[in-house]
Amino acid sequence: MGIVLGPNRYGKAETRLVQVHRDGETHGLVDFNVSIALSGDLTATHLTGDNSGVLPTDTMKNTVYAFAREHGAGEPEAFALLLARHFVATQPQVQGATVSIESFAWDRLGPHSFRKRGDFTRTTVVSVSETATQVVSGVSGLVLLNSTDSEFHGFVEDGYTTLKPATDRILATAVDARWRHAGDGGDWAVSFQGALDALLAAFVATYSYSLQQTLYAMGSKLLEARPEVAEVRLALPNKHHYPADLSPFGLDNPNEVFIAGDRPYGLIEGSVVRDDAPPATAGWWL
Ligand SMILES: O=c1[nH]c(=O)c2[nH]c(=O)[nH]c2[nH]1
Repeated sequence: MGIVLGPNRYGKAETRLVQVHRDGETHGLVDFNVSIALSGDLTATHLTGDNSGVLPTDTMKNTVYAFAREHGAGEPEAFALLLARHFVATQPQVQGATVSIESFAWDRLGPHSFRKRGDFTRTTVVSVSETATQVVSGVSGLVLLNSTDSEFHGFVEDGYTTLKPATDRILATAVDARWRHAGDGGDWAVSFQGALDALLAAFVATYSYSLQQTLYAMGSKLLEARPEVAEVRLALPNKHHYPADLSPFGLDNPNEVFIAGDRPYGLIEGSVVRDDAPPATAGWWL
C-alpha cells in the first residue's frame, strides 16, 4: 500500500483591503476581506520541498493591493474575477483559482464620514441602593470611519519610534461609550437618541490631530447636547489603516489603498465631566 498526496490548494486568506475612492470632496469606501486559494501541479513542494512552482502567498496579498490601485476595487464579483483570472493566466502550474470576498457595507454620515452597517448595542447599568440611584446609558460596537480630516504628528520620538508623521490618514474606531445621568427621570428614548446623535456629529465634524482629541470632542458634544448627563466615559480603539506600499510595483498610492490592521490597536480611553457634576453613587465603567 502506498501513500500519495491527495487534493490540495494554498493561498492567502483574509487580506484586508480598504480603498478610498476620492471623488473630490466626497469619498467612496470599499472594504473587502479577500481570500485566495490556488490549485494545480503542487506535488513537488509537498513531496520534496521544491518551490519552483510556488507563487508565494505573500505575492497574492501584494497583488490584491496592487490591483486595487491599478484597476480599482468596486463590485466584489468583478474584483474576484480579475484576481482569479490573473493567477490562472500568468502561472503555468496553476490550474484553478478560487477567490472569496467578504464585502463590508458602510453607510454615509458625511462627505468622508462613514458608519459600518450593522447594529451597535445600546447598554444600560442601573445601580440602586437605599440612599441613591444611578443610571448609566451607553453604546458599544458603533464602528465609525473618517477617510480624511485626520492627522497625527508632533509626537514624542525615542530610539524605538518608527511611526511616520501622518498629515492625512484614515481615522476609524469602534465606539464604546457610557454616560452617567445626573438624575433618574426623563424620556430615556429621547435622551439616548440625542446622546448618540451628539457622538456621531462630533466624530464627523472634528478635524482630528489625535484620537484623544476626537474623544474629548465627542464627550463634550454629548454633555453640551444633553443637560441631564453628568459624565461621559469613552474607550476608542484606534482601528489602524496602513497605506499599502505599492512602490515595488511601480505604483503610487495617493492615500487610496489601505491595509486594514487587526491587532495590535491603540486604545484611547478617557472621561469628560461637568465640573459641577454630582459624584457617582456606584462604581461604573473603566
Ligand atoms: O490618534 C492617535 N493617538 C495616539 O496616541 C497614537 N499613537 C499612535 O501610534 N498612533 C496614534 N494615533
